[in-house]
Amino acid sequence: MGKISALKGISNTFQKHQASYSSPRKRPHKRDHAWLDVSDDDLEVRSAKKQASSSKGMHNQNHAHGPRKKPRVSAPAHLPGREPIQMQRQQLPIYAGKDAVIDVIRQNDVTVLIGETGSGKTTQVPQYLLEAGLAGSGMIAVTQPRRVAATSLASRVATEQQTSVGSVVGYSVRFDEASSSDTKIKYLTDGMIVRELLGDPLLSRYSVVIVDEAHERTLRTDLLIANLKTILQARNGSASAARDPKGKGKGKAKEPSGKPNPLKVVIMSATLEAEKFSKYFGGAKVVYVKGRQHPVTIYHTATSQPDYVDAALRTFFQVHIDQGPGDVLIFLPGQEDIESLEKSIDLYAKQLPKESLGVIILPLYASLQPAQQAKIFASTPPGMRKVILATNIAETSITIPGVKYVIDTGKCKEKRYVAKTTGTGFDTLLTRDITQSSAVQRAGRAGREGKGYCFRLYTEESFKKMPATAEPEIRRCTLTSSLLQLRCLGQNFEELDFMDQPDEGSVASALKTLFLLGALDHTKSLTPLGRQMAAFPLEPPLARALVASAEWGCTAELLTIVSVLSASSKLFVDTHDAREEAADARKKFRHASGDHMTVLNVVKAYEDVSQSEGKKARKDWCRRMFVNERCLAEAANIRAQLRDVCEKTGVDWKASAEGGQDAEARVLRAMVAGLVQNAACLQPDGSYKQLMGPSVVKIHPSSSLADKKVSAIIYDELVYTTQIYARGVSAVPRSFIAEVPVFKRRSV
Ligand SMILES: Nc1ncnc2c1ncn2[C@@H]1O[C@H](COP(=O)(O)OP(=O)(O)OP(=O)(O)O)[C@@H](O)[C@H]1O
Repeated sequence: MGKISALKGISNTFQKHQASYSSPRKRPHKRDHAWLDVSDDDLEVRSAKKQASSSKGMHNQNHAHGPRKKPRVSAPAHLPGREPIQMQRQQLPIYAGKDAVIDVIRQNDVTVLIGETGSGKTTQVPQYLLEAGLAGSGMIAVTQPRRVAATSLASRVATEQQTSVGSVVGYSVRFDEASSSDTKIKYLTDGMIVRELLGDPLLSRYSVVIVDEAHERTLRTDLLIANLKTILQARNGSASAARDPKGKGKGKAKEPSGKPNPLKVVIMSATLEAEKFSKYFGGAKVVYVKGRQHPVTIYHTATSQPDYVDAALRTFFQVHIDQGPGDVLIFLPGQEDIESLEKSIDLYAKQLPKESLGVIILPLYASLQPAQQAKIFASTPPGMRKVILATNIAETSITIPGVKYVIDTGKCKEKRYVAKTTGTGFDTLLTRDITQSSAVQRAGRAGREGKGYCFRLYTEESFKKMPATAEPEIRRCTLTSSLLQLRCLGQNFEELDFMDQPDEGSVASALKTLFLLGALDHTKSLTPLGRQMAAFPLEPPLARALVASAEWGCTAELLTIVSVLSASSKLFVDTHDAREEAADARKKFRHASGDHMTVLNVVKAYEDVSQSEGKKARKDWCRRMFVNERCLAEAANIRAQLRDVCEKTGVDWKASAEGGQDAEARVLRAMVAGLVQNAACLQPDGSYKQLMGPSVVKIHPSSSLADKKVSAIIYDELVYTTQIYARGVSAVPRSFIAEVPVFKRRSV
């Protein structure tokens, strides 16, 4: 790569869209006005049928802006985002349709609400419903596919309500919650509300459930939607909005007066197949909120860009050098690309002339610690430009203050079940092209506080060829955890009325896993063990290992191990630059039995340093040892939450094997109970053959057992590169495997 000047010389060529990206309804383009107002006719309520024909335009971005109308609230256009917050609320497109939105929701059990990105759906609709009294004595739930959206939205809406997070406005995400008895609006991940179903199958605490970003069709959103249909029947007895073919949903929720407490459901998105959702709910009302607050101009590259990281680098500097102030958000598929681009931007930014704006680079991906993620929301100091390098976790719902430019590589990582190729049944992340819906959502992250620009690193032709929406997760991911939750609710995949039914093979594989773990019996019924496992917010194998630890008196150790394994980042820092030093440092913690006991050694050493030294020394220690402090901090948080579950379910979390002669054996026996499907035995050629699958695997080079040959192993996961590697490996005596009930009748 050349210097900046060379970089500029070979810059990308972009082609501008014929018109700015704007509202779904075609109207003559008159102006780019910062304060687009809409009148009540900008909100339309239509039947699903009528809507189908006009919704076609949703993916066509060559629309013009709405005609200029007198602003409802005057505001200085040169100071976008600086007005008092209540004034900002009144300038959102949805404000003009506030009364109509409330009326439609009041009159219908189920409403499908479509409005452009940034029109104010997610932040305003819950507040409108609260102000209109639709929450009654219950709460309004707003679900989000991602935790960063749930927490940041709660913070924004709390500010708008002039309260702090956790009072009237709260949130609930896995391993973190801020709510109280005062909470009336709760932003929560779809996973958390599905978990709440376990204790409250009719969601009786909620008067309104708003399913936001429903177009993403995550597995948990689909599970929620299927349950909402049943709950509507039970709570409202509503025929139009809920059919209940299997006669489920017994026991109606009651208000204190004894009357059933009816439920309102709102399905929201900017890019939704409205007709499909409406039909699913027996002809639900579809509401369109017209207009967007600020225009976003979209550019496509003239030619395709095979090296999207390099193209993103060039585009960033083109923007940085040629364009005025405003922060930049770059969408990349994953952490590796983010780290690589971070380095390149940093390198070139240092060579910029002194008078240029300084560059603050902020990565954003799911496994980054929440405190690190939150940095993206801080305002940019004068003389600086913030560039956020994000995966698709920044794609929907969030507003990042200051972002004016979006650079979209057109790539994402998608979870996919790989049983068909390997027979082992694991989800793996594959890089692929995004959908039109994602492209629209990504562009929508610009233009939230003023005019925005989106640079797509793909041609307009490629955009047109993209699928409109993604395949629902229920059709492409492992179903084990969801099946366990469903069984706790007395439900089955086959019986529930899903929008899209799951693949039979995936259901069979989930049933097999739960049977092997002892969560289901041979009649597919939930066992007491399965119910105990479901109490822990963990993947079923780890939940099984934790439950088994009670039997072996090593819950303290297992809590530590499963917390580290559940953290979103890895325990050891992987670095290309200092591979040998990193390997040497790791050796200090190495336990002869492998990686699970090694985890305990690292945590213990970290705790010793934490107790005896200050914060800085602890950080230095982590750096020298190539230990990821983020992972340890997150694991400590997870451990505290799991300890609470242990307390509630009567598991003695203090029980420890430490100091006993057989400590290692006890810990490994508990791990084997959970990782029973991930067991493999040594073959004469030095590879390992799965006991429960057809694959032959090798031990991953990062494992402490990489250069050893042992009779049998268990492992956390498989990694697919040129070969299949087992990662997170422990050596176990074959007799431990043979002890697991499912193996008792087989010779190992
Ligand atoms: N944290 C924030 N800081 C500044 N402005 C914000 C913030 N959150 C929201 N806003 C303002 O409120 C507008 C509406 O946001 P909201 O999330 O309600 O829109 P939306 O219609 O749900 O969009 P999307 O479909 O993209 O989620 C934003 O465009 C922005 O102007």
